[in-house]
This record gives sequence, C-alpha cells and structure tokens, in this order.
Amino acid sequence: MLLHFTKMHGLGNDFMVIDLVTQRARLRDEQVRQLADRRFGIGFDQLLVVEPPRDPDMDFRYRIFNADGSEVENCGNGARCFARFVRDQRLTHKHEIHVETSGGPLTLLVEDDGQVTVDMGVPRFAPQALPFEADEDRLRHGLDVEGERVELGVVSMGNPHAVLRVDDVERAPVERLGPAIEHHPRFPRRVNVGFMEVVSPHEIRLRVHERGSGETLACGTGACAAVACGIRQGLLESPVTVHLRGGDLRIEWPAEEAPLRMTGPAERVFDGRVALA
Ligand SMILES: N[C@@H](CCC[C@H](N)C(=O)O)C(=O)O
Repeated sequence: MLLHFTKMHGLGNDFMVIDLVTQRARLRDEQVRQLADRRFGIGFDQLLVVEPPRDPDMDFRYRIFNADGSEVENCGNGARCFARFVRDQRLTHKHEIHVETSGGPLTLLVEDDGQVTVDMGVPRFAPQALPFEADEDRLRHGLDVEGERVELGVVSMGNPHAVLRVDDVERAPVERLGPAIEHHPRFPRRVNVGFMEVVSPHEIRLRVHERGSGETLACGTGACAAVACGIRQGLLESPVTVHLRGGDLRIEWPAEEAPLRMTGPAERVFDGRVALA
C-alpha cells in the first residue's frame, strides 16, 4: 500500500509525520527502522503518528517512535511539528490543541508568528519517575560509567532524561558517554543524556544524545530537562534561551509546581508517498 507522509523538522530534529486519521496503516518495529534509515529509507530521528483521540476531551492522540523502532512517551520538537501538521492538513482549525501521549496530556499553542508553544507539564525529579535506581531524590546523583564517576541530574519530562554539566559543550564526550549512560543498568528503560554548558543564568548551550536515535541537532524535552535541572540546582533562572546545534529554544519555568513552557519553530520540508513492504 502507498502511505502519504510529510517530512518536517524542529531545529534540525527531523520527523516523518503520518496522518492515521484519514489513512489506515499498522507499522511494525522493523518497518519503522527501515523507514528511519538515512540511506535505504526516508531518514528521520523520530516517526510521529497522528491518530484520533481515545479520550473525548482530547483533539488527537500523538504517538512517537524513535529511529530504532521503540515507542516513547514524549517529544518536544515533535509536538511543535505535530501542531503545525494538523493545522496545515486541515485536521483542525484550533490554535490551542490538546493531545494525548503515552506520557500524559500536552497542550500545544500555535502563535500568530507560526512559532509553537508547548505546555510540557511539570518536571518529575523522583528517581522512580524515570525510572533510575537510587535510594533517594537528590539534586545530583553520582554514576560510575566508562571507568569514571560523573554527576548528573535526573528528571522525567514524560520521558527520562539525565543532565550533566560540562565546561565546554563542543568538547563534551557526547559520543563516548552518551550511549554508555543511555544503556547504564541503573536506567532500566534507558535514558536521554544532555550535556549542558551554563553561559549565564538565562542562557545555556546543550547537546543531547537521544535514547533510540543517537545525538540529534536539537531535543525539546532535553532542553526542558536541562533547564529544570539547572533551575533546581540554582544555576539558572527562568526564562532560559537554550542554544542547540540546530537553533534556539526559549524555555520558561515560572514556579516549582508550574508546567514548563517551550517555544520554538516547526518546519515542513516536503510531502511524499512510500510503499510499505
Ligand atoms: N527529539 C525529542 C525526544 C524524542 C524521544 C526520545 N528520544 C526518547 O527516547 O525519550 C524531543 O524533541 O523531545
């Protein structure tokens, strides 16, 4: 069968987006991996699937698959592209869109200038929220990895994140420590790993090794995780501009029990059709 899709990106974190409101398809893990392949397939960091909601109070169900075929709870850059996609496809005319994800509900706001603001929910620092094996909730946890001891903050933004502070993000050991921490046995469901350089209380530089996709040019939930950990550790103050390799995100976290808000762009690249094997 031929499946219509749209290629999109949020700051270079790229997506294949499929509308399963007006089309029918069922994708197996190995098909996702094949489509994600940048030489033998279409190529993307994540596959985003738009489905009808199961909860009648929601507008859509938003499903996310990493390039390795694993289904995940949340994707911040994807959420902005999702909002732009459902409006471009005329699946909704709303500016405020409510979606259900496996990590909980999200609210997406399409601004007049085309940027999208996402209410990303309240960060959860308890180790069991990720999960992360630790005796207690701490600002920083020690972890033995690759023969060294690193200090990291842990937080769930619906999906699991570990955040390490580094002096210079360009020289950070992302390729070496990223995969090792992602697969560390103390993270039984694996983890996304952010390397954060604090420039000032309102500005950071960030690189993220993503669970199931490797290093990406930007990670929206990773940006929220870094800002949440940075504010909690007294290093940052809201709002924070996050410089990622693909561009900038603005993150606000006004108060401890308040949700984080992420604002940034969402771009459509091309539309296509693909035959499913
Ligand atoms: N690119 C994303 C996060 C995608 C999911 C992540 N790799 C995971 O496994 O949790 C973003 O922009 O947040």
